[in-house]
Amino acid sequence: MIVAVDGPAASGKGTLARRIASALDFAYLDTGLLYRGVGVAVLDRGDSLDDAEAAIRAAQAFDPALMNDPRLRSEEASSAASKVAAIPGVRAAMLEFQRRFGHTPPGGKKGAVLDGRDIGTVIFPEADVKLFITASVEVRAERRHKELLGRGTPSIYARVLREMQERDQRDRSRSVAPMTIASDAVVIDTSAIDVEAAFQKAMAPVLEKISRQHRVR
Ligand SMILES: Nc1ncnc2c1ncn2[C@@H]1O[C@H](COP(=O)(O)OP(=O)(O)OP(=O)(O)O)[C@@H](O)[C@H]1O
Ligand SMILES: Nc1ccn([C@@H]2O[C@H](COP(=O)(O)O)[C@@H](O)[C@H]2O)c(=O)n1
Repeated sequence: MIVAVDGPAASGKGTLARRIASALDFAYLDTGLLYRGVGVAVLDRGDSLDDAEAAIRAAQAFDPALMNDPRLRSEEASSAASKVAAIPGVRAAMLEFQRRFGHTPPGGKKGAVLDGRDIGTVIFPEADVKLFITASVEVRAERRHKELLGRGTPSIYARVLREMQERDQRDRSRSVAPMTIASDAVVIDTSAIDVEAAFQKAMAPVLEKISRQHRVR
């Protein structure tokens, strides 16, 4: 079973995807880390984020071990990720890894939960359940600002808001795999609900799908 969780930055999709995976004992993949990893690799090599060939080379040489690098959590990595993620060759290089993860989840798990921007539209258009998690950009910027301060990283709300708006715009308007809501996705707006309430809303279609699959067997 594949659960696709998409949505903009800091909407809470990672928090929900991780909880869904844990509740069902499924494997979990944060696909944003793939693009963050490529962005950081380009910067580490001293290449420009506008150099498509350099980004594609970094994507083709991508080492999944890099996903554990704490530098990937920085705002510099977020912005670099959204720039390299707009390059078709970078996305093509990441496609197979994500599909393999979903079709043969590591650890022999019976299913996978993947979160990102194009999981339900491009990577797994046939996903069993598709969720699109959203929230107002002001709420999302406030969450990210608090998260950064909580980690001891200096942060200015107005700057986080501006960068998030720029990233949303880039992610929505790129020519390849733009962030859009799949026609069959369940949309959950987390602006005014806490994590627990969002989790209950997210689990409802998942549990319904599981019970329907059991009835058919
Ligand atoms: N419903 C909620 N109410 C309040 N805070 C939330 C809610 N959901 C998530 N958060 C908090 O918001 C922050 C961002 O959440 P999370 O990392 O899950 O978002 P995300 O969509 O995966 O972001 P990114 O795309 O940048 O990885 C975290 O600090 C998380 O604890
Ligand atoms: N499936 C995905 C996942 C991510 N991206 C791009 O990476 C950036 C960082 O993602 P986070 O989920 O860690 O915030 C994001 O802004 C996208 O540009 C993507 O394109 N597709």
